[in-house]
Amino acid sequence: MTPNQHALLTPQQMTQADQAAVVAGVPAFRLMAAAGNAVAEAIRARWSKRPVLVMAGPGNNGGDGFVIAEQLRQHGWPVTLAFMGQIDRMSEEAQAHAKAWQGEWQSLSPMQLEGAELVVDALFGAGLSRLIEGVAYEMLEAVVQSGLPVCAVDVPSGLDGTTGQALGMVAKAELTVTFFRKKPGHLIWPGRFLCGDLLLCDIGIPESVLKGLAINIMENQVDLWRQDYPWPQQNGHKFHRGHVLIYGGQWITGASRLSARASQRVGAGLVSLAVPEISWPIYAASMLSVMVKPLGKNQSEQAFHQVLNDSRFNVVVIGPGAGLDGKDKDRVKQAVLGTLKCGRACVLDADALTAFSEQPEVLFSAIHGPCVLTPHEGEFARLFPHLSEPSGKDKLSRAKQAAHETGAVVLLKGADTIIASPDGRAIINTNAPAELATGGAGDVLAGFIAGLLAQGMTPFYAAAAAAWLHGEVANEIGVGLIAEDLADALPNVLQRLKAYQD
Ligand SMILES: NC(=O)C1=CN([C@@H]2O[C@H](COP(=O)(O)OP(=O)(O)OC[C@H]3O[C@@H](n4cnc5c(N)ncnc54)[C@H](O)[C@@H]3O)[C@@H](O)[C@H]2O)[C@@H](O)CC1
Ligand SMILES: Nc1ncnc2c1ncn2[C@@H]1O[C@H](COP(=O)(O)OP(=O)(O)O)[C@@H](O)[C@H]1O
Ligand SMILES: [K+]
Repeated sequence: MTPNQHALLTPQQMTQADQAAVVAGVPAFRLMAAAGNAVAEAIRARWSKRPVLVMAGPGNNGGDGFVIAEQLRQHGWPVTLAFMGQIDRMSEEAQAHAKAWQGEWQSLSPMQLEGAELVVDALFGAGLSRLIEGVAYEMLEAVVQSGLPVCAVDVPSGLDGTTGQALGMVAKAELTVTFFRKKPGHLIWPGRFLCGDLLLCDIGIPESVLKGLAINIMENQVDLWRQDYPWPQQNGHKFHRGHVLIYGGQWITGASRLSARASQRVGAGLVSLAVPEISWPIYAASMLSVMVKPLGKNQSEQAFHQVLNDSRFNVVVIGPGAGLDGKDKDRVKQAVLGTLKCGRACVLDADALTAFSEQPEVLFSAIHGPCVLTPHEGEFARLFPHLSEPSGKDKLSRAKQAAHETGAVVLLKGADTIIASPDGRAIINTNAPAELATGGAGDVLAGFIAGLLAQGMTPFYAAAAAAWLHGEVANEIGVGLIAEDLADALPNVLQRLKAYQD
């Protein structure tokens, strides 16, 4: 991944960027001035002049706080500065800015909230290293209770910039102003919620510092995979655009049909559904351009293998509506293992994941080729009990670890879907609206991924592009969305994407 404006920096990488900028000739004093000025400007643009309490902590985040206080004072704002720390133990640049502050300062205490109409949170930023406790905890708790609007500097204090988790106590901000590049914690829940609106400001750090950082986390934006997007070629024909095979279940027939339609809409040249003979009429009657293949009268665990012998299927989707009752579960497992054995690219979702709950290692050890696993948190916990939510591990590390352990691309769903590659790269999706929390939306996503894989995108970028398109169509439809709408709303979004590309 080429580091660009969508690169996400961990707090450690941000510190390195900061140091590299200084080495490149930008004085630390000037970076801090630029950061503080950017926040003060954002505050003046958003709020009318009012009494403001600036909470400044012991590190450089506090240094920014002194700059903000002085800027607002110069613009005639009534400013109270509450400080926690020792000036003479601050960095040189923070000390210089603290001295430049023309007002008084008091030791941090909840009493200072009296009369304030806005709180600037410059207690801790990237340097937060442990749980918030003591007077900082009491202060943040009092800020929460006050209900006052908060503008956070870099991150709301107490938010872990890498994981998006709250360390102790965090006051939700209405606005968070951050510098140079976003951090993963700004985008992962609950961090995304706690930051409120996020404003990214340039403070004069040269882009060249990115080269020295091993960046492997990105926000999902079109620029990441735009070059690889498989637009139809002038002289192409349907066989150039891939053939997706989808496993259809006996009882729940809608899910795999949603996947099939999604694969078609995203451009797969051909889509086939392989279904139990008894359900064939239902499938066949409802599909026009999808080919529906019956799996034989005595549908055996091996029936799907015979279909797989046709090498024209270049991607297989198993899971949506596949079924887990009685013999269904064994059929699903056999279909998955057969697909993996013959090295077909595949998307494994829903029941194809749950079917391996008792022996996830059987699934993992069979994965050798291109494979995307698309669990929601429930399915993830069944496959990776040691990485599930109660483990205390954050979502980004859990998804990365799962990809590392399985050798598959893991797309861990949710409001902050994470796409993790076995090579350590990860993409965080940020455009999905809450309307997607509806039955069948995941089946459509699986179909989008498969359709892009079939047309030659790599599993990592196919998953990222599909997640972005999924969010974008959902935004276009808005409230009232049902899963059936998603695939049919895709053409508008694709047209816009293509126009942007051209
Ligand atoms: N990265 C950049 O490019 C720039 C960063 N700046 C600011 O600098 C900040 C980072 O500064 P620092 O690295 O000094 O870090 P912080 O200001 O976040 O805090 C570090 C200090 O807090 C203490 N501390 C950490 N966790 C604590 C806890 N739970 N309870 C009590 N004390 C705790 C540490 O011992 C240390 O003294 C950024 O967040 C940003 O606001 C800007 O000044 C300018 C440019
Ligand atoms: N609150 C939310 N905000 C944004 N996207 C969401 C939210 N909740 C769920 N989604 C997305 O909706 C889809 C739901 O998929 P899934 O849970 O597999 O449902 P189903 O199995 O019914 O299709 C996923 O892509 C998920 O990321
Ligand atoms: K802060």
